[in-house]
Amino acid sequence: MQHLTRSFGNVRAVDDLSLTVATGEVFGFLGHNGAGKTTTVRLLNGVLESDSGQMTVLGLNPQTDGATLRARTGVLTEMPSLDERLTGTENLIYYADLYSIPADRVQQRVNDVLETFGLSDRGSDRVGGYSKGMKQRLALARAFLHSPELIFLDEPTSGLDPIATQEVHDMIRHVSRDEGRTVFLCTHNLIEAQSLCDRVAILEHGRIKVAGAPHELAQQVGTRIRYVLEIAPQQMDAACVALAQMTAVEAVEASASSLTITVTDREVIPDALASLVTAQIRVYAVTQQQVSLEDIYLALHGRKEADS
Ligand SMILES: Nc1ncnc2c1ncn2[C@@H]1O[C@H](COP(=O)(O)OP(=O)(O)OP(=O)(O)O)[C@@H](O)[C@H]1O
Repeated sequence: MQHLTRSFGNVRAVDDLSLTVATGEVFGFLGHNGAGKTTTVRLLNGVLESDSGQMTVLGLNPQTDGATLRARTGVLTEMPSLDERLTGTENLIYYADLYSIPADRVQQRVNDVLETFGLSDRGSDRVGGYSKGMKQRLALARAFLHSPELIFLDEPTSGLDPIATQEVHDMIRHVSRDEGRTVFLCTHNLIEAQSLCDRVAILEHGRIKVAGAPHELAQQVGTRIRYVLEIAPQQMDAACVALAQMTAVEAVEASASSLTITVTDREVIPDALASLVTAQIRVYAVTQQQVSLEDIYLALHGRKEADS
């Protein structure tokens, strides 16, 4: 995507979006309700026209090659409409026809996706009797039916219990790592994004605020970073005093055998260690605590409030 823009009336749903997603990666597209995620997915599948900007998806222009492109992409929408009066198998056969899967291959393909998504023994039951998790798995099976190279998943685990969620996560890892498919994952679930995504972009009012690997984003956002220092218990008080004198150290928390310090710049750490050594305090280990995507998301939000 290059400078992609799309408005609805006065609302700029997608605002000058530039982004590249690599083949085979799981890319997380994060953002608040109304941030522009669904609009982007619709643009990328050629079901909505952009106002300006360019996009290339699987080497095709979605605006002119939409039908060809959609035969190679799969989409799980937030509210997948399944026909509840039909069985799981019948729902899939119907879509196999829409996807123009050759008639002699339909049954095999339907059986394959039913098995992949753990529905083989329920394929002949009516969808109306499925649990929410089973419906979601059937919707996923449908999105994968025509073996798409690129799959868009909008909140794939919303409303699922922890076990069904885990199964969907395993499936996303499997199609990406083992089958080399590209996954474009729209989610509000930051823990999900952190565990699944190679890279993420955080969208706010149609604009990308930050993009990168989850572990790289902390640096970009200026999130506070915590380090745990292992120190001899009898020297804990002296260590606190030495660190409290450093203005670059924002907070110091002591426990029985470790100190946690909060900084915004990792360059503070060598100075902090130097002042501990000067105070003759013995440091046995320094470990950086992992910054979660949630920390980053909240830091972005905080920064926005501070800016306004
Ligand atoms: N067809 C439409 N007509 C008018 N406004 C629209 C239309 N589609 C989207 N919008 C507006 O564009 C903005 C972005 O909506 P979009 O659905 O892309 O957000 P989203 O990030 O997918 O939200 P959610 O997480 O709630 O699904 C919103 O302000 C929405 O009201």
